[in-house]
Amino acid sequence: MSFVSSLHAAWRRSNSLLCVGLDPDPARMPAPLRGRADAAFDFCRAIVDATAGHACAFKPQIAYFASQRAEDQLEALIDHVHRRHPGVPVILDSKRGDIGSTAEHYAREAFERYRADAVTLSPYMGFDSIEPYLAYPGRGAILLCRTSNPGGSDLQALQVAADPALGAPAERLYERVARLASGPWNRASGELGLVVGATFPDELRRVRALAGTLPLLVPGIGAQGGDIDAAVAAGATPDGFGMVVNSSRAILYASEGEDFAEAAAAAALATSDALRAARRRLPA
Ligand SMILES: O=C(O)c1cc(=O)[nH]c(=O)n1[C@@H]1O[C@H](COP(=O)(O)O)[C@@H](O)[C@H]1O
Repeated sequence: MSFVSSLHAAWRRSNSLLCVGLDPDPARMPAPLRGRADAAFDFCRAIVDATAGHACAFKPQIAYFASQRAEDQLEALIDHVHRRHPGVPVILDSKRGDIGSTAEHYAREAFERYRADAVTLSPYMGFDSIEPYLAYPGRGAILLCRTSNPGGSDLQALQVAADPALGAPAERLYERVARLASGPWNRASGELGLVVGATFPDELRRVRALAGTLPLLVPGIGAQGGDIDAAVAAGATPDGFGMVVNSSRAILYASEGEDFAEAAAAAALATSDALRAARRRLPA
């Protein structure tokens, strides 16, 4: 099954667009876990088990584990998701990007070591830096397109020249990324997606117009303040899916006390409810 087909199955099964981001920050660990050697794993496992019923995907961010020398805990966490919550895709957020020979090792890291279903990548080294990931059938590569941070405009909004061979007009760099990902780069059809921040609904609408039904990973709601209604109106596909809308801190740190998992479940339910309500408001 292609990565996009597994996402479709997850959207339908969960009836949710919510992706729970797993960013375990030692400085924000709930009191009962603080200082424990396996805190990152124990914390994320509790969050995963509490929120899986409200989520279409999980997105662990590799830096939070690597900076704590907790890569083994990330491996164990992804294994836990696969065993206890089969069918919920895991998107490894590592934003890699390198020449092909090195990218082969990053792809092995993501798909063989961590057994992620998809990985986030920076597209700015071009197609040969993406290609090694496409050698893994059924696994996805999600390319940074229009990121949620204010500085994303520094490069992604730059005007690039027309490309007659591609049939592309002069356009913004993020538009070119969307055009390439939905066209010539999507060789193993059904394996590419794009990252577009909820903080930029106008650009999200533009990417959706360019990228057809390509899945969009949409961070920026919750702690970054993106508007759920505006994001869903701009980014959903006609079937009301098409988006994996990530929230990390607003769910993970809903409470720093003993009740952290229950509080995360409540925050995940409220967010997935808000996303469903936004889908109901889409024009028929
Ligand atoms: O690729 C990402 O996931 C990503 C892209 C982007 O444009 N903006 C963005 O915030 N992210 C990630 O999404 C998560 C957002 O976290 P919260 O702001 O706490 O919901 C973090 O793990 C970021 O690294």
